[in-house]
Amino acid sequence: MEVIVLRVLFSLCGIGVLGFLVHIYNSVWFKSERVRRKLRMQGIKGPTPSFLYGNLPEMQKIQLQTLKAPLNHHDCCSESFVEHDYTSTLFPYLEQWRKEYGLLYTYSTGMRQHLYINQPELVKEMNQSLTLELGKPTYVTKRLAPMLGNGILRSNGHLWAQQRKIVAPEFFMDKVKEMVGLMLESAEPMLKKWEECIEAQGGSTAEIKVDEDLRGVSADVISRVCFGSSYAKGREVFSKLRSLQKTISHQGFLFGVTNFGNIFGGKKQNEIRCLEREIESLIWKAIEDRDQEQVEEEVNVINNNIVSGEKKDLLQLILEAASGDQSLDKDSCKRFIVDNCKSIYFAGHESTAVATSWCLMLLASHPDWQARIRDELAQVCPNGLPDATSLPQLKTVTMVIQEVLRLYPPAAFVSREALEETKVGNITVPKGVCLWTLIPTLHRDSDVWGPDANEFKPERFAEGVAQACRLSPQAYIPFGLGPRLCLGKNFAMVELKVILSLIISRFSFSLSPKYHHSPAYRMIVEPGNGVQIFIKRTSHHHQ
Ligand code: HEM
Repeated sequence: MEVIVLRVLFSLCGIGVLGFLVHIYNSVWFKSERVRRKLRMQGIKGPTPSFLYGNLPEMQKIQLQTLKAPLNHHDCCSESFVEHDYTSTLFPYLEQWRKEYGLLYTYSTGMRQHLYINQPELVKEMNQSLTLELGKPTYVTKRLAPMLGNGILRSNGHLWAQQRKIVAPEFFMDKVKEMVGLMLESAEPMLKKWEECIEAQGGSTAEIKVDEDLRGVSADVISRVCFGSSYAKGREVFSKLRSLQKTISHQGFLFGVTNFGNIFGGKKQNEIRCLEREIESLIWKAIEDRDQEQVEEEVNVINNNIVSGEKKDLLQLILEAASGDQSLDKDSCKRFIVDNCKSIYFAGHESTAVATSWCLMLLASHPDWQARIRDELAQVCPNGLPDATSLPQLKTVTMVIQEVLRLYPPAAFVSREALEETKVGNITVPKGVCLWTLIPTLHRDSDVWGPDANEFKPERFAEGVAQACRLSPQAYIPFGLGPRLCLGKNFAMVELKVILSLIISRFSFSLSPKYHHSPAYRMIVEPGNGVQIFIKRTSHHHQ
């Protein structure tokens, strides 16, 4: 009897194991193969995948080889030693396959299939797609969840549309113009600090590392925009967000895999959770404090019979929209607020600060462009302070910023997932496929930009973007394109112009020999070791 029971048990186990293997075969290979076949049938090529892991072993191998290769550090501060093409160091397998298969190819990370799309026409189709069938790839953005929650940067469908409707109007050009004053105010302490550095270092020149100071300015600006009068409380959030960003991007990252090995070991995972909790409670504290302040203000208004005409800040708009939405219960309402605060905080300060660092690095090695900007400033705003009317006349600053964002776009890629089978141009993209456009590569396509694509030449933008990229404006996308275009594009451009104008009108600067050119990918492409420059007061500026 017992023997029969054991036999039955064994057989059942055997069937279970077999069923599991069939399931694995079916989901890992058969389903993936069907998707790959659909892509291949349309003439799309790519590296041959292995059974379980697709092209992951090759990706890991290429990545490790690149990491082991001697670093291309340059000790000389002369421009000719700054190699602008970092694409094959930072994104080695994508670049290797591009050279092999062209601007459109497919690769696999096991159960997930990917399309690399860098043909300008297809990039345009992908970005301008209005259908909800193309969204942000949830499995990729999962990694960023502790930083961004389910806020506007990560969300899709109805939730995204609702968030965009609430947040977008706050960053329309007319609103942004009103913010020039607070940008000037936010930059002032940094300029003062730099002046003091010059005094402290003998009165003529000072050596400074610009990155943290610039982060401080952009954090200050976005805090004022988000938190209005209670901005100081929002400031603390930034240093925590920065630590969280560093922790998350500390580990290797392969395009198409969130778990490469076990990316976040237990200790890291705890660190991430702690930081996430601290950030959320800081945001809550700021909201509670402001509630208190508002009650006090209302009492004052009633007592003094003053009609308050103060503009609503972003947090107020988010709070009102969330509490007015019947579909949100108390907990989801709380999540909605915190997630969007986190998203705007991150989106709003990190990339702008990094873009400013890159601008200073390139201008430091191109004193001729500093001089041209300084001349223009002297003509357009003789007191050295730009305002909403003078900003559009600052053509040279704009050209320089455009060229910096071409060579060093902080956001390295646009990614989408086919949430349903969908069309991109004439390609049928099966459900589940992820699409990637590598922005720095698109910005270096010599068919579009010419043979000098890797050189810093702001003059290419003299007649506008369309002329600069030979009438393929979709080949220039530092802020993305289409319905998910960066919400803060105008805001970021104005902030960059204001800060650069202020710095250039007061200081002239050159690269310090301490600067090592090593762009690093930490969710955005930033100067790996910061930007160190020598600054001097300009003769134009009198205190
Ligand atoms: C130089 C600075 C900046 C760069 C290079 C940049 C770049 C980008 C890019 C490439 C996207 C993604 C587009 C896509 O996936 O299709 C994006 C999205 C976004 N950016 Fe920016 N950004 C910058 C500054 C800002 C600022 C200052 C803010 C806010 C104040 C902001 C808010 C956002 C938001 C909310 C989104 C998500 C839009 C959506 O999904 O609907 N960005 N940005």
